[in-house]
Amino acid sequence: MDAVSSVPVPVNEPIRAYAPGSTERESLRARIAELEGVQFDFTQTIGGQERMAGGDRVDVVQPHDRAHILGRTAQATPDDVAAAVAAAKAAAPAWRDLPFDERAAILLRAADLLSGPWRDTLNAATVLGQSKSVQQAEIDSACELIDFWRFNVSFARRLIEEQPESSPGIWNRFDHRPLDGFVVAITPFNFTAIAGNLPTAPALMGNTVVWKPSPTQSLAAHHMMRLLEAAGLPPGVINLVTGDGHAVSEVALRDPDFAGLHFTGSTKTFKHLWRTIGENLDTYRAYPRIVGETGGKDFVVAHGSADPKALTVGLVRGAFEYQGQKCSAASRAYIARSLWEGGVRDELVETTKSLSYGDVTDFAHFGGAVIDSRAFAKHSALFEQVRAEGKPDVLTGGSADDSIGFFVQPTILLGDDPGHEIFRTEYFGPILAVHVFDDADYSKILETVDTAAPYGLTGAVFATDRHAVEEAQRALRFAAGNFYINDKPTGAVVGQQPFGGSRASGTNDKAGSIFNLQRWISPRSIKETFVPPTTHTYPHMRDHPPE
Ligand SMILES: NC(=O)c1ccc[n+]([C@@H]2O[C@H](COP(=O)([O-])OP(=O)(O)OC[C@H]3O[C@@H](n4cnc5c(N)ncnc54)[C@H](O)[C@@H]3O)[C@@H](O)[C@H]2O)c1
Ligand SMILES: N[C@@H](CCC=O)C(=O)O
Repeated sequence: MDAVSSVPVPVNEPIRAYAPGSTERESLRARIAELEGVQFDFTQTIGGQERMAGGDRVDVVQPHDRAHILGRTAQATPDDVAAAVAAAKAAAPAWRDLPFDERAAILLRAADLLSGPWRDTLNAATVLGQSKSVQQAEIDSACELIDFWRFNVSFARRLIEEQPESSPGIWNRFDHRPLDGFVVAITPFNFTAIAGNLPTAPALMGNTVVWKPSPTQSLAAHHMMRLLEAAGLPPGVINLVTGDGHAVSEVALRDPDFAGLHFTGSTKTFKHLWRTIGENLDTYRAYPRIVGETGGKDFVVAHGSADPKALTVGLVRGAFEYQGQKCSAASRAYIARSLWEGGVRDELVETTKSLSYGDVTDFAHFGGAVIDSRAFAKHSALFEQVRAEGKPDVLTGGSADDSIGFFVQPTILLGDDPGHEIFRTEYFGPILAVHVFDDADYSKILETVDTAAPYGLTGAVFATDRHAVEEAQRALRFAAGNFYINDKPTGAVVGQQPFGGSRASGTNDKAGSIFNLQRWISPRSIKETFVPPTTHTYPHMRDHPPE
């Protein structure tokens, strides 16, 4: 049974600076060098046993140095996934019977290990494998993941404390059961923290999990699995399968005991998975829970009263940090003409030109490469199209070079038609589309912002005029699940800006919040009557016995 205990009060993990001359910088450098010197086998972990998947082998490379192989992964076969499902089912009874405090302790220990001795390993893996700058790795694979693990324990404790009312002679209780089956977690390449949160949040609530990370996140995923084992996660609770995920859809999503999907990735993949689940509804023992956080076409709208400096920094960081590969990245901006012509245009273009993307193991760079050849080809194709059509205007960037790594220049496109595809399509790269509007058309442009793209993830308004701020908040109420005032639309912090969007951006179950954890339990109501009635008759029957 669950002990009645309080859990540690979570506090956001402080961000380390890695400034020149610091010991933390040297320590991280050394770990990067160690990981670069090894070629790993990116194994699966099924029932606690590591083994290579049975399908085709795939090289995993450094995106900024594509000749440098970090290791090899392999496609999971249907048999591999069936084994992972069987392991998850076998581990379920013991795991769900383990008291909450014992499960929570494993994640709290994982958080402390990551805050301490494992920090360099996960940060180094994220720098090398996902081409993040040190700053971007630190806020992801260290701070955000530590926060997910610590805050989730605290949210989960609040959740299981939730109990119904009882009247005299009766005791009503909630038994906060896990789901009646196993959970599948499928995670994207771009955030190590998301890869860590998606399998562990359902596990904390007592579920066992089949986890399929992105092949391009293999290095960090591999080490994260080792970290969870070091924290004491029992075999079979989280089963890691490798590959592109097709075998997971074929086998795990068709299993009668499939009980929930915890997904983050593109809108296209999520719709495919949801359709697969829909097709198999008659197979399942229970209706599966479906949680999916997906794509975005995130906006910045700048009223004429905005502070030009704050706007420029918000745009540059929001659009070009991590090469624009955040679901939250600013990828469309609507800027009042007075600001644009009053200096923002020149400042934005000059600052963007000065950004250096390169080999992120050299800490001097602002960013690295895009994740793989597929992303590179998509951005290159857009640049080709723009060149061929001669519009929209390319203010800076617009070229790409994969001779060493998958490098795409930070690019600003200026479009006079706000209905153009550059304002609708998620490119997921360092590409910012800008539209300039007449200051008097602020209300009209808010309508355009709301309707131009199918997504509803993040967005920001820059204005010092409070009426303009209030109008944007109202007009864009459903355009963003995370809305920022005078700040960039990226960089949500666990416990402070719970993250997620609606429309084509997902189910908005707010990762790293109590709302998300609630999706992984299925409460049972228990009523106990202390002195049960001993007659079936009711008082109203006693005065008038039947004739
Ligand atoms: N809203 C959010 O919180 C959030 C956060 C991060 C990323 N994203 C989105 O994720 C996308 C980028 O990530 P990505 O390129 O890894 O996304 P993706 O959809 O290509 O892949 C996501 C995961 O799904 C797997 N997958 C792909 N096809 C599959 C199939 N048929 N069956 C089973 N699994 C399958 C992939 O291997 C990967 O593990 C962007 O659209 C971005 O906006 C959203
Ligand atoms: N939560 C992150 C984005 C995650 C998606 O890629 C942010 O707020 O920038």
